[in-house]
Amino acid sequence: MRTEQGRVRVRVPAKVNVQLAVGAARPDGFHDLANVFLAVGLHDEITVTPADELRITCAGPDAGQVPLDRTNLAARAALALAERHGIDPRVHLHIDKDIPVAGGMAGGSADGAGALLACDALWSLGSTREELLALCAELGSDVPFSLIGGAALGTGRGELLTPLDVGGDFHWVFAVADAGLSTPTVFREFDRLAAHTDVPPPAADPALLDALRTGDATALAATLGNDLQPAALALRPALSATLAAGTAAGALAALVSGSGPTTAFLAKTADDAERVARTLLASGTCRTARAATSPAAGATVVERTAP
Ligand SMILES: C[C@](O)(CO)[C@H](O)COP(=O)(O)OP(=O)(O)OC[C@H]1O[C@@H](n2ccc(N)nc2=O)[C@H](O)[C@@H]1O
Ligand SMILES: Nc1ncnc2c1ncn2[C@@H]1O[C@H](COP(=O)(O)OP(=O)(O)OP(=O)(O)O)[C@@H](O)[C@H]1O
Repeated sequence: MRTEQGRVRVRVPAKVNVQLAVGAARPDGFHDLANVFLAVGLHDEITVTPADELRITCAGPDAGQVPLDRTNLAARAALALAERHGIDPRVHLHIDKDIPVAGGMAGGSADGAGALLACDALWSLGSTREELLALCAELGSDVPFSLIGGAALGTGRGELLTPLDVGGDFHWVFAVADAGLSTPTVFREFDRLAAHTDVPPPAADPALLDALRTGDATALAATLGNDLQPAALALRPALSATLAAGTAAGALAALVSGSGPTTAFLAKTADDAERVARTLLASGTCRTARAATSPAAGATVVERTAP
């Protein structure tokens, strides 16, 4: 057993899916995707310290919705890494949670990727990026992207990543709903709505990739798309009013973020985003509205105290 002391703190971004093309259900229950991820500047922080046993705590406005047992993705990440290296995972994982819970912004995935990187540093394992990405993929489809951040095309179930160039900053507003939506439930609703139709193989839109590459917000707004949006709206019809309120407030475009229920609004400038956020908040159609810029860096060690 290793006995290093010290503390490691890691910062991990949320994501928005600027394109989420969903194929038919696969035999394993997952769906093939063309998933264009963009990391946004809303972050969770994971701090890991040695402890007598594996322990998880969480702080932040949504902390009450986060499981503090071994189902927490941060705990699952620490356990998976420890098992791989024959280490006793006696650590305290503390999550400072700012990413909405069950909001379609990969909050749990961020904590999984963050815990992996933090434990790897605490235990001085020196895992390669490829080794960490393989473990991330075992933890969940969104977890590898949380590790790398920036922008990437995810294929397969979203775990096979090709990094993408982004030519400038994009300004967003995220409207957070009162209660979360379960990702499997939204995919099931997608299947129900798609029953008896031919679901085409998912493909990334070249015009959207161009808009990212050139940093052109107006062009990106014209190409945003989420195949899960009809399913999220069917499960949560009130989201239509949020989308309409953001569009009326001057957003270039509005869409559901991933599996929802967070809605995302693209604005032309940071000032426009602040204005849209204020109007959305005043509209009474969401619990809170947050402005954030993309792209953001992936999981990053921001503090490491010596053993
Ligand atoms: C909706 C997205 O957030 C878009 O980025 C992701 O596709 C979801 O990724 P995630 O939350 O990491 O999902 P996972 O933990 O891998 O899977 C949870 C459940 O979502 C469904 N799921 C997920 C990913 C995928 N490509 N197809 C699916 O059908 C499956 O029912 C799966 O059991
Ligand atoms: N560290 C964690 N933070 C938040 N939720 C977690 C965590 N670990 C496990 N969970 C569980 O996962 C569920 C989904 O939470 P999460 O915030 O990851 O959803 P999400 O952002 O919609 O995910 P995604 O966008 O990747 O589909 C929660 O309801 C909770 O029960």
